[in-house]
Amino acid sequence: MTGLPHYPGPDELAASTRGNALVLRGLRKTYDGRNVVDDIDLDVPTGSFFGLVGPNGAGKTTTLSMVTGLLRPDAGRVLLAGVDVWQDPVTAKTRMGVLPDGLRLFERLSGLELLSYLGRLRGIDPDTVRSRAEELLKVLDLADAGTKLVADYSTGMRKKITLAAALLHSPPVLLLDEPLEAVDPVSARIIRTVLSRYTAGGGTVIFSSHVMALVEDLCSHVAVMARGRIVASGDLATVRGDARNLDDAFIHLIGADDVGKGGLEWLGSSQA
Ligand SMILES: Nc1ncnc2c1ncn2[C@@H]1O[C@H](COP(=O)(O)OP(=O)(O)OP(=O)(O)O)[C@@H](O)[C@H]1O
Repeated sequence: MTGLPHYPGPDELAASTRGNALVLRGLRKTYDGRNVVDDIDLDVPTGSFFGLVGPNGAGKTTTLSMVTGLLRPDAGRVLLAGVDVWQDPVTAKTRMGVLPDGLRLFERLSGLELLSYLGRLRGIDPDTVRSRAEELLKVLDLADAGTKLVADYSTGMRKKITLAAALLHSPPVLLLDEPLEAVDPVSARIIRTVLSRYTAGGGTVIFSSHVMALVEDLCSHVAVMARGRIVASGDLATVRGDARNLDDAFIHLIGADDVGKGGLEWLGSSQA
């Protein structure tokens, strides 16, 4: 055991992509001499609803950014639907739909114009783009807002139009950074229903979240990330183990059982 990361050969990599929508090997990002993503390995089974969970600063967004081709890794491989994201980024991007952290949209377009534009950029013929866009707007309860400028959309509407853009080209893998954060319960229900339909149809959803109850409710598989490392991963029951729920398992896995205990003895006492 050398402590060095394991870099697989081509045969080993080809074998591990079978049955997996996403394979990470030795993935690393270093900032200021610190590995914020620390040589991680991860397998995401095809057709799974996969939750990536971890405390603030664990490295989830950095990992997803390297997976989606937005941030160049310092080491390691990313294979998405069998394609190396950093060796063949153009093909890889045809196979993924992305809802990134910090939504940057074309604000002066309406929802329908935005989808039409993105559909054309993806090379989909105009009639197909139009019919898919209208159907997505309807299912996501945005039909009435289709002609409204994106600049005037609420947070929930922005998430939904970005999800529509991610689904437009019918990719096999969806990568979503905090898709339900700051979204009202009605929009959240719609997004969840659409994502469940997508996985039921064979698609793979990979999403990051802090909300354990949501992950427990939606996901078939989960990976727990802490301090740049994957500390547990697998199907939900395996990661939960003997804990009462995923929340308890998570707190234990990240070593935070005693956080918030101790001190503050003065709080609530009647003495000044
Ligand atoms: N461009 C950057 N330069 C320096 N440090 C960075 C940069 N981007 C991220 N980091 C650091 O990398 C670590 C991981 O950040 P990241 O945003 O990936 O975590 P996260 O798990 O997504 O957190 P959160 O749940 O709060 O969104 C943090 O300590 C963060 O401060």
